[in-house]
Amino acid sequence: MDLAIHTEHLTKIYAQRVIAVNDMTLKVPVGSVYGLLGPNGAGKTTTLKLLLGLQQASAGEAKVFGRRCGPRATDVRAMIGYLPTHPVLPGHLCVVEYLDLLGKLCRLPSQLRKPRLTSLLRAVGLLGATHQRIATFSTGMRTRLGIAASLLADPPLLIWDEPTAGLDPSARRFTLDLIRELAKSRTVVVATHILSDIDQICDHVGVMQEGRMIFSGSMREMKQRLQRDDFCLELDGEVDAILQLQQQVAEVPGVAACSHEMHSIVVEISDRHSRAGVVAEVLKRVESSDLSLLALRSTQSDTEYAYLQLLQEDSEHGFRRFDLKATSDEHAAIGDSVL
Ligand SMILES: Nc1ncnc2c1ncn2[C@@H]1O[C@H](COP(=O)(O)OP(=O)(O)OP(=O)(O)O)[C@@H](O)[C@H]1O
Repeated sequence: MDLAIHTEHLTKIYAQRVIAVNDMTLKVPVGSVYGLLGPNGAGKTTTLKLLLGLQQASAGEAKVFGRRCGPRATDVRAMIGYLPTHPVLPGHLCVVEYLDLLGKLCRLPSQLRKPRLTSLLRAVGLLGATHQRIATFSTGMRTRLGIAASLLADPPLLIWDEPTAGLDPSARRFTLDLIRELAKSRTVVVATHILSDIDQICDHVGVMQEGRMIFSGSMREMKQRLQRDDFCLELDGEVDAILQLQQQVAEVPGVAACSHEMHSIVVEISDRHSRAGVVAEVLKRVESSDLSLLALRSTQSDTEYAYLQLLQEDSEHGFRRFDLKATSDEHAAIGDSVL
């Protein structure tokens, strides 16, 4: 398997206190769309900064397309299109001035710059705002401009940190569609908290917690390692009929528990029974009731369920990242009385 990104024992300790990235192995296959997941403070942004050479690793190493990352690795940076969570943009410039300046910094020849700027602005839907000052941009427009900037040098690897943060549904859809399109000819790494984004665009996923990679593999592997054991029926009809159906479903062999909320029934399947068999039996009961079935769905998305399970299992192992030294402020905050 050819790897676009490969880290081994990658570690970052900030100010000799916070272990932001802890002995991390990350393998991102060439051509994949890799989702980097993790709760706030898990170490995602730090990992991306280490790849870009914006931070120096405390230990271990990271390689991008076989080349070692680090603050002096300009060859590595040239292969990466980076979109930070909230891009800092020069408000006094207009779009075309900004992108042209970046193009010059990337040493794009002038005969290439103009057509590339035009096609990029068209791709991100900013052609109509070419001469608008960046200071007047909305969040969605700033993200689009950040995306255009990350694509300017046509890099083979895109690293986008929370690209859909703060976007409205249509801007989010636009960004996800764009990632899908770009991924046809590039490797894409997306750090996010939004699990449905991962579901829609990623084929590989890594889950970080407390600086460590607690799962890395294909989306299929992530979902397969956790067998779902519940589903939800959304129903239309009288509440009495729903309660009656709930009682009938609770008696179906293989149903471990059955609860009802408003117009839905949640069914939990016991371990030893076939999911398909239980669902079929439950649907027969619905068919013979006075209710109509509006939807049959999992109680959470499979990815969300798998993700939350991974975090929970990891927490149960008892490891916690800790500060190596408590500061005098922390001592003061705790106070002497409790020590
Ligand atoms: N420059 C820094 N100096 C000191 N500590 C830092 C610095 N940057 C990040 N940290 C700490 O490192 C840990 C990991 O932060 P990081 O921003 O990498 O996490 P994240 O997963 O990207 O979080 P989020 O999803 O909230 O953006 C956190 O405890 C954070 O407070």
